[in-house]
Amino acid sequence: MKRERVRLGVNIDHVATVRNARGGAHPDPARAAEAALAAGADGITAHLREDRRHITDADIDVLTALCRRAGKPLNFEMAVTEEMLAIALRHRPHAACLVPERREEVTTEGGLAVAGHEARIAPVVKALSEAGIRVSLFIEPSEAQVEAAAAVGAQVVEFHTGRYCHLTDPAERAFELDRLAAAAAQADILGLEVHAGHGLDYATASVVLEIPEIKELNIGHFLIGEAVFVGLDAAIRRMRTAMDEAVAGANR
Ligand SMILES: CC(=O)[C@@H](O)[C@H](O)COP(=O)(O)O
Ligand SMILES: NCC(=O)COP(=O)(O)O
Repeated sequence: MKRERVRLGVNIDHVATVRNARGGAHPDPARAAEAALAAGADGITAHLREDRRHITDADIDVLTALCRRAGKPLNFEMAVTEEMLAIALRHRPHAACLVPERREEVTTEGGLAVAGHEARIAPVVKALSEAGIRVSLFIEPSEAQVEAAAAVGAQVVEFHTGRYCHLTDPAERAFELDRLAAAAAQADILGLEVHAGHGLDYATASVVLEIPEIKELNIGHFLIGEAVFVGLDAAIRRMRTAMDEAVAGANR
């Protein structure tokens, strides 16, 4: 079956990381979101961490309005807490992606443990879904997590690709890619839309797109870093081209 164009969500968290290093207003994540959409991003992803280390509540206010005006989806990444649920229900973004959080971590180190925590996660999924918000769960590519994601009523799973991206040993990489492919196939059978993200760059995004079930990639840190050298517009356009070429290659 011919594969469709895969959507690119651009995560602008780390524009806020740089801004917050000096406590001022520059660089502005909203300006980055506008530039990302102008460069061809299909949507914007932003993670409002409980500790507000990068994106702030005010950023979410602005990004919600900006995406609504542009007619583009905002993917709101949030921890499974009462506070974040209330914020999501107030803003009603296109999608909410439930992610794990640990105060002491440098970045999101793994996927959300859904299996074994269904009773805590299912009501949050239900509340978001009833508000018309598409719910995604950021999980490890494991059979148990995919099964649990379907059981709690999520519409989407986003597989954490950080492990794949950091591995250097070819055999370990191949093993992890197989794990991603198997989990994607299982999710698709269970009726879950499949997304992937974390740590992706031009090369790893291209390889991950060998997995035919993937409909969307969410990419931030690499693109913001690359923007230092080539500009955000060029980095996003190059990623778009890399993704389109990977899909075209799979269609040949
Ligand atoms: C959940 C996730 O992967 C993203 O939100 C992204 O990596 C940026 O946020 P952190 O680096 O703060 O996890
Ligand atoms: N959910 C993953 C994401 O939004 C982007 O992760 P990264 O590219 O910043 O590592």
